[in-house]
Parts: sequence; C-alpha cells; structure tokens
Amino acid sequence: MCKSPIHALLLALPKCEHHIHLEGALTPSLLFELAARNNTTLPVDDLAFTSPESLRSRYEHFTSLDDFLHYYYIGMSVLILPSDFEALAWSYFQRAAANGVHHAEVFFDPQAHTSRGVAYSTILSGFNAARHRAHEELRMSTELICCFLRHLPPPDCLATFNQAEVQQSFENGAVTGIGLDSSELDFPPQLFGELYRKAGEQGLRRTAHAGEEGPAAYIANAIDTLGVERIDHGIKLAEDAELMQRVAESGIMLTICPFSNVLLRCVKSVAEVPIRKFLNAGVRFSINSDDPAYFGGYVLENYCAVQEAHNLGEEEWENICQAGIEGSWCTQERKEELLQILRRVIHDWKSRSLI
Ligand SMILES: Nc1ncnc2[nH]cnc12
Ligand SMILES: [Zn+2]
Repeated sequence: MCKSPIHALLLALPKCEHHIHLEGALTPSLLFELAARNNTTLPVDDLAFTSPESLRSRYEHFTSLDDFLHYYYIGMSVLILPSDFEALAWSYFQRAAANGVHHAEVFFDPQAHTSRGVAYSTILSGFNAARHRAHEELRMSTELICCFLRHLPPPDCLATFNQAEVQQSFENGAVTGIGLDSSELDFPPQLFGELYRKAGEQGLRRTAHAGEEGPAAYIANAIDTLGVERIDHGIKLAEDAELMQRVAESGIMLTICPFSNVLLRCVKSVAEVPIRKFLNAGVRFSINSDDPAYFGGYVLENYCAVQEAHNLGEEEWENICQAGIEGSWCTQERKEELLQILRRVIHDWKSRSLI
C-alpha cells in the first residue's frame, strides 16, 4: 500500500487496463510449475533459471527492452496446453480485479506460440475459458488484442493474420483488434503498413507499440502509416511539442506503463514519465502494467507510483479514468456502466472527505 492520503481513492477507481501482455503476467512460480508439469527444458547455462527466486532477482536488473524480451520469450515456452493459457489469464484477471480493474483489454503474441507448434486454437480456448470466468465470477469485461511481433519479417506477420483460424477469431468477435510489439528500434511501424491496412479493411481496432525505446517519429509513423487509434507507451511523444498537440487534438490515447519504463531503462524514475506534460497538453492516456510479473507491479502499484511521483489531484485522477473508459474498445453500453461506477466512486469519496 502506498503512503498517499488518496490511496483509498486510487484503489476504488474503476480502472480500465489497455496494455497488459498476458504472457507478461507469467509469474516465476507459475513458470516453474508449468515447466515441471510439461517437461520443458529451461536454459541450463543461465543461473537465473535455477529457481523462481533467482529468476525474480534477475528481473530486477534488465538493461533494455531486448534484454527483457530474451527472458520473456524463454518464459512463455512453458505454455503448451489450453489449461496453461487458462491458468495464466485467470491468475492475471484475479490480480487485476483485486486492483480495481473492471475492464481489461489484453494482448497476446500468437506467433511466439505457433512457432513452437502450439495451435492458435489452443491459445484461444484457454484464454476464452479464463475470460468467461472473469465475466461470471469477477464481473470483469475483457477484450483480446492479437499482437504481431515486429522482429519477424512482415510477410510472416501477414501469413499469421491470414490463417483461417486467426481470421475466424476476428470474424466471430473473439479478438477485437491488433497490436504490434517486441523489439522496437530496428523495426519502424511503416514496415507493417499492409498488415494494418488489411486489418482496417476488416473493421478491426488497431494499436501499436511506438515511442517506447524508439523516437517520437515512430509515433507519427504509426499514426500515418498504420492508422492506429491508440499508441502503446508513446512516452517519447513529450519530446515533440507539435506532435503532442496533434495527438491531443486527434484524441488518440497513449497506454502508459510507468514501472515498465523504469525497469527497461527508458526513464530513470517514475518522476521522469512525462505525466504532467501530457496532462497540460491535453493528451489522453491510461496507466497500465505492461508485463506485471516481470516489472514488479500490477496496475494499482503503477497508479500509486504515479501519485507518489506526480502528486495528482482527485479531479485529475477522475479525468484519467474517464479517458480510459472512453478510449476503451468495449460497447457503448459497457462504457456507460463504467462511467456510472466512476461517478459513484467519486461521489462517495467526496462525501467521505467532508466528514
Ligand atoms: N514493453 C514491451 N515492449 C515491446 N514488446 C513487448 N512485449 C511484451 N512487453 C513488451
Ligand atoms: Zn507492451
């Protein structure tokens, strides 16, 4: 629990999470449990893989996005059966609900599994079982976003996009939109123009990681060549005042991940995440956990860290949550429900503060 006098408000706020990779919710303990159950061989030449504790300690010393991704891709090799994907997603949904998340739009990386021989239907059946439980038992709404790995050749991404079972998951509404993730610097957004054009023609929602390690120009590029309506991370936007103005006016939402930015050395501390600049410029953003099992905090810890570093007022928090609801990809009806919960929470908080 953080020391902020408004911690109770931060907990109670109805949060929408828009930037969480389900594979990044794989805790070291679940990783080791599944490795034992599935007979997965973990690297023997890396002492980090000796135990959950040693792995956890290694996660405190990432040197870059690519250093993290090395562990991230090895970690997910323990996911084999639908029940593994279900256990992973269910553990995240429970943690998120305890953090006050009411609506979660979750990323997954199909190519990282299909390349190991795990069928797309295996991934989806596991995730959908967990989503069903989240809806029934936690009253949480969820959407799936299929991410493409930008370190792979664009034709491979297109081939995955065109696979019959992937197309079917778009058509039947199981998957709402697409994203672009993995190593950023050498793989600018425009390489994936054709993929995003096709997704747009099919009416899919579109987002992409940009401006995490890469420059602000990658953000402009993602907007111009991919037609995205959200930018994942986007912290480098603060370095380009003109582009910041353009993003503010267009209503494009950034999905900011403060702990991730610190752990991956994109900034030195949460105080350096340009929260104030974005608020002052009218840039909409939500606050997210990215890969909570790797970066030492779920969404509430990210909210608390932002509060401790930037000392926001309750009205600013209300506006951030409202922008998150409005920028979500759920139905209008669900947005109205979430806005109503937000109004009630704010009302209760203000009445309690008067006592
Ligand atoms: N922070 C991040 N950036 C790019 N790709 C990712 N995949 C999982 N986490 C990521
Ligand atoms: Zn991410």
